[in-house]
Amino acid sequence: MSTNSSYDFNDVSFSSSYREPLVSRRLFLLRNVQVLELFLALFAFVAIHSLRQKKRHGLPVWPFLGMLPSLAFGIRGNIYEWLSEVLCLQNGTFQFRGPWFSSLNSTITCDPRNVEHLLKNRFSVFPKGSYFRDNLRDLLGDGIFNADDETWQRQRKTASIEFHSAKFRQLTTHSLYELVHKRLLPVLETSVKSSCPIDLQDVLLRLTFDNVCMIAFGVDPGCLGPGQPVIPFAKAFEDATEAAVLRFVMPTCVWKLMRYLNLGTEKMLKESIKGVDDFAEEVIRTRKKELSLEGESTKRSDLLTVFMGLRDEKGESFSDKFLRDICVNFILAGRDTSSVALSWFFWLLEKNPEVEEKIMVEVCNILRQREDHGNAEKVDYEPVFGPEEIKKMDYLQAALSEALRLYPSVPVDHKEVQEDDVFPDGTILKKGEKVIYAIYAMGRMEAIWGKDCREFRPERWLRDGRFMSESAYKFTAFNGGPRLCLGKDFAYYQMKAAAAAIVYRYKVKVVKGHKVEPKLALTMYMKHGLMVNLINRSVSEIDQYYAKSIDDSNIVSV
Ligand code: HEM
Repeated sequence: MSTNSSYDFNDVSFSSSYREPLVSRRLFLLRNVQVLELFLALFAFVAIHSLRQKKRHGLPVWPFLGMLPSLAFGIRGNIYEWLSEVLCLQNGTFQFRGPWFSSLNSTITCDPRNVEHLLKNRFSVFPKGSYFRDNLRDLLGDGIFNADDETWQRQRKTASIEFHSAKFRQLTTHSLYELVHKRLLPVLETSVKSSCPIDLQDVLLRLTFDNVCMIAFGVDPGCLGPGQPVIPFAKAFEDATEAAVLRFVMPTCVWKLMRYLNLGTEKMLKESIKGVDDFAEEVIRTRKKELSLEGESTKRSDLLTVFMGLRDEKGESFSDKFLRDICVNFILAGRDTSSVALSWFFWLLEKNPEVEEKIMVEVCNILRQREDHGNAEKVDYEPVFGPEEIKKMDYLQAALSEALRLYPSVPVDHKEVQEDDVFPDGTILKKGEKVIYAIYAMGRMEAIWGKDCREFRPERWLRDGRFMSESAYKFTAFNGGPRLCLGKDFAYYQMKAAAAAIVYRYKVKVVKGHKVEPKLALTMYMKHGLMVNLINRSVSEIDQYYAKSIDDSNIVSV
């Protein structure tokens, strides 16, 4: 490269008035070239250094931005698969470093030892925390899902007694019978008759929303019905959750400012919460009136009625606001989880026809055990399964658990570190940090499930033909420890009742070319729904399954 001095001094043909700007222009150009070289060298150094960190930290760590560029890349595709890959390479745990101005630093794990430590052994060190609570307070208030310590414990204890009571079982059995046989099946039959595809995920979401409202409020909003009506309360609830979740991807000061100014998603949140509150208020008012007329003799066993009959530690009844919080939280917890799991189950079933066949044989076998169905001539083509029959469906339960293992309704969950701690794998955790347990990734770890971990194989849940549950720290779809999902048994009952009723009557065929992929949300929805065609099973087909169930039981008894 020529130097500035030789070039300038030899350039004598121009007058001095011309020479000066030219010299300074060239000087400027050359200085720029040097700055550019310097910049490139610096960039190369930073890039090599950042990429080298990948080996140690699992992802490149960029100055200022931390691991954000990799996360942005991961979000473009299937974020859960991307996360599983990173966790697999890092032996189950890695520490995410966010941009310096954000609060994204967190430890992410799918190691069952760490998950057990987090959810059970050191439960009190890992609460939901203030970050989660602040983000969801406007919608969830002090309800069970959003509470820690005393407030959580009190609701948990009462709701747990209620969920295990005979009265509650009666309520759920009755409400499910009404919903499945008087609403779900007629809606599906309309689709069959019109030969029109139907979004099965949407239908199932409506089913579980109505069902959980019956349990929480003792009221049926009527979402599932002909023409898939828009119900203002359901719409307000959906809008409120979507808008509230957006707070998790915004810096806290931004959403707080938006809330103060009543702008954008915060405006929508405020309006939709009002829709939820108006509905809750009306139900609470009506129930109070009803109870004052009926006195103690009410036959109702929904959560609202149960909590209305209780007193707090000062002997006073709960405020309307607290009653509202309790109900809204249960609706949130139980609204979409089962329907989303069922959607993935039906999608997997089509890909695994041998599993579908085994479910049909199991169901026929159970029906044959009815006193009046001892032979194939008395086949019931429109059965209503009783609670005892649903309980006996072990293979179906295994298939649903396998769907939840691969597509958990809550794909990742989160806790806050209350005091410095160390995970069993040696990872150091600092107070205030977030810990994320990657439930989706846990289902895809060879170290946990073996080489066939990505296969849909219900048999892995069976011992001698009976369903055997797994450790909650290996299969974390329902959480574990003191905060194990309260609705787990009910959810299995609900999913089995709906799945058996559908599988027995229809073949579910996903519309050709319909794209199925997870949506980035707190719950693992299918992003584009599940468009399916339903095909009625013929009488002869059902007869064949009955015959097969006789053959199979003969083989077992021999
Ligand atoms: C397939 C269906 C379901 C799955 C996969 C599931 C999963 C979960 C998970 C992962 C949690 C922990 C969430 C957290 O603390 O961040 C949870 C909590 C909870 N679930 Fe479920 N759930 C299901 C169905 C239901 C149903 C139908 C109900 C109620 C009717 C319900 C009621 C609850 C409640 C009340 C909690 C909070 C427990 C606590 O914090 O003590 N769940 N569930």
